[in-house]
Amino acid sequence: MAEPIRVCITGAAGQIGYSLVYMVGSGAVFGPDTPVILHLLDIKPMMTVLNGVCMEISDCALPCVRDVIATDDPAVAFKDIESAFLVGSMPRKEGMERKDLLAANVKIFKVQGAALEQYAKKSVKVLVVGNPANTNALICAKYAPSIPRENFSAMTRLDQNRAQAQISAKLGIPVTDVKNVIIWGNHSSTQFPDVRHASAIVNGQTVSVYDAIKDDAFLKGEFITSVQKRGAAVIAARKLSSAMSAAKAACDHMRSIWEGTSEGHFVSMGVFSDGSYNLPEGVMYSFPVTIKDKKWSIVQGLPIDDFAQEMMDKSAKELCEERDDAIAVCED
Ligand SMILES: NC(=O)C1=CN([C@@H]2O[C@H](COP(=O)(O)OP(=O)(O)OC[C@H]3O[C@@H](n4cnc5c(N)ncnc54)[C@H](O)[C@@H]3O)[C@@H](O)[C@H]2O)C=CC1
Ligand SMILES: O=C([O-])CC(=O)C(=O)O
Repeated sequence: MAEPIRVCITGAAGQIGYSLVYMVGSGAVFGPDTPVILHLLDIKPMMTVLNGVCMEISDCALPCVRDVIATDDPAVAFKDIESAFLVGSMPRKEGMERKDLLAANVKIFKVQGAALEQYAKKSVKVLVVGNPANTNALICAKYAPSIPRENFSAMTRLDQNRAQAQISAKLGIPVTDVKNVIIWGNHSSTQFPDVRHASAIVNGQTVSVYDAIKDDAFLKGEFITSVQKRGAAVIAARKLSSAMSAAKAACDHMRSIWEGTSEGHFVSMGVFSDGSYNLPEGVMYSFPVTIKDKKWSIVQGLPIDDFAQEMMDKSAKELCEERDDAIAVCED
């Protein structure tokens, strides 16, 4: 067996944490032959609950789990970690937008950025799940200046998975036969789920999703809005926000970083915008990326029509506003 990896999960006593600790412990992210030392962080009032989670991890008898450290101290939680899932923060309730959480959540990511700076390995890969995820990731990176900013990313993989699942259902094909669906922009209702560059295997042939579906009105209308509003639909049904699917997406995201993307495939994640596709720099924008040796590169040169550029710009505008609000909150 390989050397153990120290992996931190924040908000480990919460809903997403409950699914995520099991998935990471079962080898779904770093592989079945890589042992993990789980660093579980939550706040002091949740330590009894977290203790219960630890009992259950033990009772799962997971071969990959070498040790579990449960704590309310970021100095302990982030010590020498190589991978961080930053989940711990407040979820939204029915009727809220994710950016309504900014005032409550962004300071958590300021404090945790500073703690990562002090205690984590400089090579740590940080995935921000807590909402508003893109802007929280931006702030986290800002307060961890000695960790390369490319090591921070925000989760839009759940949106990608949702879009992929919708296309597979529409075409009546397995979800694994749909590839390269893109999520552009913010993990919010302004995101742009884009299938212009996606392909699918239909009757044994690889075809463009657009040509296979042949329904411009659906792809520019109902498809986009249903992905944009899927989180709210889950909240309306469950009275709680997505948890199992969010944990699965977080695992997919971190596994893509660890394993890289395969030839001809790309995935979407919120990363530092370098101005590609005429979008503003200095925000965490979800782009299609390929990954090699744990480093992502934005897929370049995709043809973008006027409809797409308008959608992409709208989400960029929202991200710039969120960034300015977040900086103001943090400097308060
Ligand atoms: N990016 C995405 O696709 C998704 C993001 N989310 C977001 O993930 C976050 C967590 O959601 P749930 O697990 O459902 O919430 P939850 O309320 O069930 O659990 C959150 C946990 O975080 C803990 N926590 C709060 N402040 C903390 C801090 N400073 N340090 C460590 N732990 C802290 C809480 O005590 C709680 O145990 C929310 O912000 C939610 O909106 C949820 C689904 C998808
Ligand atoms: O919608 C929410 O608040 C939780 C979330 O981010 C999602 O399910 O995509």
